[in-house]
Amino acid sequence: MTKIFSHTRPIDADIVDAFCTLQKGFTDQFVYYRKDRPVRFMGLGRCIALPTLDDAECELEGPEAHQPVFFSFNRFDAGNPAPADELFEAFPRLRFMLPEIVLIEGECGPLLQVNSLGPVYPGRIERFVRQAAGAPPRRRESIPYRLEPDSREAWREAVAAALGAIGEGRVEKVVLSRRQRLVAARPFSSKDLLVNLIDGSARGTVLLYRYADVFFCGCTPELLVRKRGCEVESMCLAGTCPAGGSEEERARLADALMADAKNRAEHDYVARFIREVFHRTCYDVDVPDRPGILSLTHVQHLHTPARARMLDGMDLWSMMGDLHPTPAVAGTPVGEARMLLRRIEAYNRGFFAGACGYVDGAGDGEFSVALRTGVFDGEVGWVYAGCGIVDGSAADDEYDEIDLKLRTILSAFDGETRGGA
Ligand SMILES: C=C(O[C@@H]1C=C(C(=O)O)C=C[C@H]1O)C(=O)O
Repeated sequence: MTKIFSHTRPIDADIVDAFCTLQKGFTDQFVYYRKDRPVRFMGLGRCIALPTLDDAECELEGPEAHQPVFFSFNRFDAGNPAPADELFEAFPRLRFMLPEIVLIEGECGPLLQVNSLGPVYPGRIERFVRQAAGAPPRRRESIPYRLEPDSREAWREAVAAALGAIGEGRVEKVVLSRRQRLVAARPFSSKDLLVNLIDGSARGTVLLYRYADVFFCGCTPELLVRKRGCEVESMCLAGTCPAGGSEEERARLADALMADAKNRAEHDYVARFIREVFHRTCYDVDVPDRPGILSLTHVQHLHTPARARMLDGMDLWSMMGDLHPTPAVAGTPVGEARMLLRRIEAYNRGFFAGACGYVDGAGDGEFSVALRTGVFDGEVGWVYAGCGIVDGSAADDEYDEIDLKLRTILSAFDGETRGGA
């Protein structure tokens, strides 16, 4: 049994400003920050890492009885024997990580949580509260960069291999990705990217996992699973078109996406998969037959929300394992598609398209699919994006679609304040 002491109290501070000030002394950093609603957790330091939460006993202290917040960042394909690049290799393989400090913004306003393996020293709490309250407003910084182009020819070959496997009937859909090397013109920090994503125009959930000198970061639109009590939520997100330059163009492109048989087929693989997982593990399943549109800053997607109630005996971790990877990021059938990806993709994806999120001491929490992300060391890095290949996909169109998706993580380097952002 591991005993955890968790002290939580309200603070009078903006949690992002507080994070920017407090983060200076900590090389371990974790962020799960939904931009659309206050489900926001920003962790610093490492109190303990656990392989399971079953043996943790939590003693809640302080005026706010808040469960300790564990972060969990998981690789796309943890069993892939191919070595990841050296940036991803630098991250340890841990399951649940409890930070020393967590800044929380939920429905009850900003909170500070201090976690410890012994009773929390009151002076430590007071110091963090003081530092948080005195945090100056954050500043956005532009980070000029260049991308080293990846080979269009290699992409065409990868798509041809995927179409070959589809033609042989081995898979119906496979989600291939590209990665590009990014070189910044000056050193940048995880905080710079974080602030630019949180305050920039990208929509979704901002993720950050920093370990010593390397950090994985991005802003994903794709919820994998959210659990509160027995209520669970997921989403089917697949099928893409550009955002368009004007409202009229946006609406016209969205209508065309809804009417496009290839994109609808790509989407239906995901909806069918999620429906099946929910019907096996849950009851009161609600996954509508027809998708809607999720309109983002750079692209639009076909989107179907999914809700259900979880059967007794299921938990968030096992639900995450059943759902991930979905056909939105691997393909259909999932196992065959994963095997194909190991063969076709020239790199191991690391955390890209992995399940990343948080779980609290009561077992509630949320995971997102880590899309629109990159891994960096403060001078260089890799950015990633992918797209579904089905019968009839054209390599050059898919290449361009990935360029559009890459714009989200690249917006982390753009510190200019845009109108309405
Ligand atoms: C794989 C990515 O996105 C996924 C693939 C999509 C598609 O093929 O249309 C759409 C949304 C995501 O589920 C990515 O952004 O890298």
